[in-house]
Amino acid sequence: MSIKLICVSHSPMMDFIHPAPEVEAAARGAFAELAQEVAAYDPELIVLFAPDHFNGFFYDLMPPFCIGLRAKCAGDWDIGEGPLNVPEALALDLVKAVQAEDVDIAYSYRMQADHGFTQPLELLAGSVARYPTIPIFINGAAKPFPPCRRALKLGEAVGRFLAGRPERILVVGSGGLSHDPPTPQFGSVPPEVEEFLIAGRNPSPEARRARQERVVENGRLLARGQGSSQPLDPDWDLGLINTFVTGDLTRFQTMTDEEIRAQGGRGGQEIRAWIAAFACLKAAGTYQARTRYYHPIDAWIAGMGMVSADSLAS
Ligand SMILES: O=C(O)CCc1cccc(O)c1O
Ligand SMILES: [Fe+2]
Repeated sequence: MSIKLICVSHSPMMDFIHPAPEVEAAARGAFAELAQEVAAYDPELIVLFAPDHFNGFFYDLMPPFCIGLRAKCAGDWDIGEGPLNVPEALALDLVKAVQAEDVDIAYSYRMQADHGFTQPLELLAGSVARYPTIPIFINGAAKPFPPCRRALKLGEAVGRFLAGRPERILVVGSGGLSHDPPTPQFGSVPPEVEEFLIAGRNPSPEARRARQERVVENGRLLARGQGSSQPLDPDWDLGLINTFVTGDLTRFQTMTDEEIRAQGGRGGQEIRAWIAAFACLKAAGTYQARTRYYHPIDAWIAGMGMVSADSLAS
């Protein structure tokens, strides 16, 4: 058994709008270096904690967490196609193990994984189905959110399950450093947008294009210091990265949504994915982590950060 971890920001805008060439090259280079390490490690299992952005999960039935027993790409932003490679029996064992640890978990035989899942798989693993992958959704977009301390609990329960497994395992956390994309918020939008937030699965190509164009336009504006997105916050991001690298996760027992929103923006709530991923790794023993990359990239509406870690447990 061995466990490694990679946590990365995502931005599905990477193929749609471009920051300065040297900035883009450095970010893509950092992803490529991590991808080389993944290929060398050749994981037998990826456990991927990620949020959704009203592509696969909606207010008609919004779970705090959900394990995909079968999953396919949601198709947003043209990232990935077809099914993920989910080891169904093992994923079901994980559901049972997490429940046995008193964490109530939703599960799905038809999960739609959006760019929160598909982008790190493409960038780190080469494709969405390259390695057996158990996708674990954590709600970070639809208020009210599960408390950060529950993301710790979820991660710990998953980590205790993984600690007993024989596979070479890669734990991945996706998203979550500061960013404030224009995702509509229930309660402050007209009825037709509420309807989308409740039941907007499988949108028409036109609706999808319009939505994505709005996000790209937001990136264009942010890069010019305009628009409605809250600025990226490197201090918040580097503080979080430092917390994860030092390995003392107690800060997340009490971290509030308001605190995250104030500095990390609306997208900052996705940090739950990193919290669960690191708690998962830590449940398997002490770990050594290092910062691989950080740069706030306005055009991509992303405090873009990457951290890797190795478990020191034998
Ligand atoms: O598709 C959307 O509505 C939001 C896309 C999006 C943009 C920038 C950073 C993100 O993390 C992100 O998810
Ligand atoms: Fe996101």
